[in-house]
Amino acid sequence: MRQILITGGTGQVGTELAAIDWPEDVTPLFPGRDELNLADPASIRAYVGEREIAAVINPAAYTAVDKAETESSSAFSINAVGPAALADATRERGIPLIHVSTDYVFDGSKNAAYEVDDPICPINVYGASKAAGELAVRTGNPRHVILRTAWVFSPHGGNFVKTMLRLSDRSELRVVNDQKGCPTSAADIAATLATIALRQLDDPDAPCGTYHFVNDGPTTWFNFASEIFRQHHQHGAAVPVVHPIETSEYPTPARRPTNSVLSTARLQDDYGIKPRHWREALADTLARLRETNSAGSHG
Ligand SMILES: NC(=O)C1=CN([C@@H]2O[C@H](COP(=O)(O)OP(=O)(O)OC[C@H]3O[C@@H](n4cnc5c(N)ncnc54)[C@H](OP(=O)(O)O)[C@@H]3O)[C@@H](O)[C@H]2O)C=CC1
Ligand SMILES: Cc1cn([C@H]2C[C@H](O)[C@@H](COP(=O)(O)OP(=O)(O)O[C@H]3O[C@@H](C)C(=O)[C@@H](O)[C@H]3O)O2)c(=O)[nH]c1=O
Repeated sequence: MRQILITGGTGQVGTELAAIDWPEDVTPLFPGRDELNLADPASIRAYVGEREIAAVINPAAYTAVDKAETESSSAFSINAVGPAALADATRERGIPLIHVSTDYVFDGSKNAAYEVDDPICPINVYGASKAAGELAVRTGNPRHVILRTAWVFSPHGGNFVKTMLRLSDRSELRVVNDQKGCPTSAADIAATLATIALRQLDDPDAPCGTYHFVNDGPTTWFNFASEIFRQHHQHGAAVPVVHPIETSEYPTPARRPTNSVLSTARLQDDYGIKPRHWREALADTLARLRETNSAGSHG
């Protein structure tokens, strides 16, 4: 029996990792924050030290982008100090650490998709804390995979899709159309993390390093919102009119990159993973949300 420690089991990606059909000889462990707190390195050492663990997947993070601007110490302890302790604990045991990072490590000034080796230069506290986490993992355990992803949506937790649905009773909405990126399904990220983890378990020489995984089809938040409402309307819902605006018209505490489109070429080359289009993944997520709502209304 091989045990995989998975952090953040209550989050968007963690919930989808719990739904994976793991092979019979693999047991995923999902400690809660009370058992393994990323802000408390001693709890990480204790948890890993007391068990036979064959690999670690770390999707847990401080993800409140705007709040991070005023809570940088929490953001850094969860997103950088915790991953550093995980890197030490996994290196000491010679096991792989698969760590999740973000498109917000880039400053957004590139006029093309970001490749994995492009220089990072975060423009907000959350991005800086995730960049520090990447560095800690990269230097702390040579047997690491850092998987950057972006614009995550799922039926669980907080995300842009659920925000748009919550606001769908408005007659009009204004959404920024000058920030480009790649909406990505948490279920597809979880499937990718599972593929990587199982390869790492089976093969000590499996490829390591930094990778990007996002759903296919770069877009803007405005176009993403428009497609969410187009699909929602197809199922009979009334939806708002969405107006494209510029970032300057929607002030937020944290700056966000103008372009954070990620190239997945290296992941396709090394792991043979080819992402599907985000529109298809969105349709699955909206269908799952409808199922949950109708189960709730009949229950
Ligand atoms: N959301 C997004 O749009 C994007 C996310 N990412 C990255 O993907 C990963 C997964 O994101 P997502 O699933 O959306 O995250 P969520 O915000 O949905 O979940 C975060 C998880 O981390 C856990 N957590 C937070 N603080 C601690 C702590 N101190 N100790 C232990 N666990 C903690 C939370 O537990 P609890 O329930 O106790 O709070 C929760 O399970 C993260 O690394 C994030 O940086 C990358 C790009 C985009
Ligand atoms: C609700 C709303 C948001 N917006 C804009 C604000 C912002 O520029 C953009 C997205 O807003 P959100 O706050 O939902 O998303 P944000 O918190 O920026 O999402 C990020 O989360 C972290 C964790 C990541 O790692 C990133 O990849 C990214 O997914 O949409 C509007 O223009 N109109 C609106 O009505």
